[in-house]
Amino acid sequence: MTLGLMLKDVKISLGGRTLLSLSKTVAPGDVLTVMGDSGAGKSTLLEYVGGFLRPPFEATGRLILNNRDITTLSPQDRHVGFMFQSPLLFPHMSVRDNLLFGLPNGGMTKHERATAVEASLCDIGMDDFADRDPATLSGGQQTRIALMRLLLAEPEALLLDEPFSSLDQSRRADLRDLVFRLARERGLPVLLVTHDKEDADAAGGDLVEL
Ligand SMILES: Nc1ncnc2c1ncn2[C@@H]1O[C@H](COP(=O)(O)OP(=O)(O)OP(=O)(O)O)[C@@H](O)[C@H]1O
Repeated sequence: MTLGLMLKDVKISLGGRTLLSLSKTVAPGDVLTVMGDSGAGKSTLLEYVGGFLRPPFEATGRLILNNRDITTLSPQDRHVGFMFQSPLLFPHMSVRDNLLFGLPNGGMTKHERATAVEASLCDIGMDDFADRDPATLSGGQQTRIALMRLLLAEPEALLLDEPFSSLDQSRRADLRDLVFRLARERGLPVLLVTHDKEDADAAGGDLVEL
């Protein structure tokens, strides 16, 4: 039994040419940093793991997440959380409603849902922000909320595509530490695409150069 995320003989091609091939296992709580030149296929790799890869790309290989073969599952059945460069909160909803949106639909009472949202705000030191509009938050605060919304859905792995690149150096380091701490606490394997060597050093895990 292998917990974590296993990319087994993954090969992605474009127009008959191999774009990337790799075999890696990311243990629960560990980060695999993905680096490489522009156009090397970093985002394409995350799209493949998330289940969003479309023609003209072709892929072979297997994706095993916590012993589940997710290779052919739809994105929502993979239980993988995806975070991009811009946080993309719903602008017409309060922070609280944005977070409530992240929770699974069934299985929780209204009270449990509210408690889960409060706890997630506490976890990131933003207890007072529940009623705020996303537009009134800084970039770093929006990214924190987007991260917590992702985690409320209880993903089994995180895919992060340059999530810190819109932040200045000190906010970047704070958010990076937060993400890595939460991933460790929850035992989530992380694939992190970045251009920044400091991100890779802070992640401390395996590094793949495409
Ligand atoms: N729909 C598409 N059709 C054809 N080629 C595509 C398509 N989408 C992306 N590509 C090509 O696939 C390659 C990989 O793109 P990808 O976005 O994964 O690179 P990347 O490593 O994430 O780059 P960057 O660091 O610039 O974001 C690039 O050469 C890109 O031009």
